[in-house]
Amino acid sequence: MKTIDELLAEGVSGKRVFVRADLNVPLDGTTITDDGRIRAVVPTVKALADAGARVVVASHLGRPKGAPDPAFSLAPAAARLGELLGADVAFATDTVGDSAKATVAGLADGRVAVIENLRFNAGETSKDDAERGAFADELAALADLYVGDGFGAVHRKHASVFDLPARLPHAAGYLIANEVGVLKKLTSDVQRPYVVVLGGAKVSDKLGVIDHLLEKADRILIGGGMAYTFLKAQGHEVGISLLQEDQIPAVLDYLKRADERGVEFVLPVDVLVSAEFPDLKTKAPANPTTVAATAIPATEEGLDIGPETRKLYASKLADAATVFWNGPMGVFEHPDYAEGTKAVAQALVDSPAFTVVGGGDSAAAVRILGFDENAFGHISTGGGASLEYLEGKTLPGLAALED
Ligand SMILES: Nc1ncnc2c1ncn2[C@@H]1O[C@H](COP(=O)(O)OP(=O)(O)O)[C@@H](O)[C@H]1O
Ligand SMILES: O=C(OP(=O)(O)O)[C@H](O)COP(=O)(O)O
Repeated sequence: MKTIDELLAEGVSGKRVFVRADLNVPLDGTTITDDGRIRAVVPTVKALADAGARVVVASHLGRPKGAPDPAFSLAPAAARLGELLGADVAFATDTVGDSAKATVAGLADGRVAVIENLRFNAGETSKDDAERGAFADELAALADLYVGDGFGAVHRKHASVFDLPARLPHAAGYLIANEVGVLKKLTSDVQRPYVVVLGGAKVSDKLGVIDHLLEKADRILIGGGMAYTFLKAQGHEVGISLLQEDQIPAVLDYLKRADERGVEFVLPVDVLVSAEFPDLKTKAPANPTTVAATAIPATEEGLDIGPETRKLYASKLADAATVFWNGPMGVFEHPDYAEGTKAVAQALVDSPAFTVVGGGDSAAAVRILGFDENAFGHISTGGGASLEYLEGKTLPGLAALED
């Protein structure tokens, strides 16, 4: 994989360099609640700009449906990037249209622009190679060189991640090099006990990784929205909690294999439930009730692990030598559902283990909840990406940078 330093040594002055970043930051309206992913790409953008490149930064944000949607605009992220760089950052109000073309054409050497959300275009995420390729052609027209630095999205076979680097001379940015360097340590001589904590909301995306973790981990703790498919598979009522019904046979197989292989599988024993999802804007009191995980009322949903589970999970993390954690334990964005995530973060801070926290929201959670980033071994900008990397899968966004 060519490094950005090699690219810089070849000379980038006056060249248009497309930087595929992951600026998929949590937003409250247009306010960025955690800018970790923007800070993470600054070294790459700054190095290119300082070397006289005309830097075109691109990213997705959220999951818009292939058409412009103001709720998912990258404008706040572009403004924040400008603040972090201490320089004006131009913003194109479309991705490959007139605004993008004019903005890039107007860039002086050493200046930076951000183009609008890549996922406002159906071609970005299309499963059809030709449709993705056509969009990649339009993106390629905006640049002379490509730098991949959106680690959080390298597991996506998307136009800007996979197809575009095939069309331009390319290199890996500093963030990708750093992430891969650290995660590599967890694929070879991992210190045991190796405990993996999984939670969050992208349940269908991430359940499959357990298949692989059963071969690697000594103990797996399940929380967040991930827990309810397991509880349902065990025959319990989960009310209106997040549920991946079609995965129940797979989940039963995981539980059986964990038993056979001596992998300890730990599920919540109690949860906080409510009939309503909390208001994350007003943060009005949610007044949840605590129930046994086996006794969730039919009209309520589980939104955090309960106090007994917090203690249980802390004890299951206390003797770990290595911990990988992806996915908040509850809807931590609301204070009434943040205690589970706080308890797991605190257990990692208290542990002498090598601890890795991965995922846009997980990383944001530890910072928003007031933990010191330096108290963790590594905070990865990618959740799904790091899980798939640990699985040993070929990641489209890394493979595309290799040849
Ligand atoms: N029980 C739950 N029900 C619904 N959403 C949940 C639950 N627990 C956690 N979440 C949500 O999961 C989201 C993060 O999930 P995910 O994107 O998978 O994590 P990451 O970005 O760290 O990889 C958070 O916004 C949080 O509110
Ligand atoms: O937030 C992300 O992934 P993560 O939640 O697994 O960390 C990445 O920006 C990828 O986003 P996607 O899961 O919508 O493709």
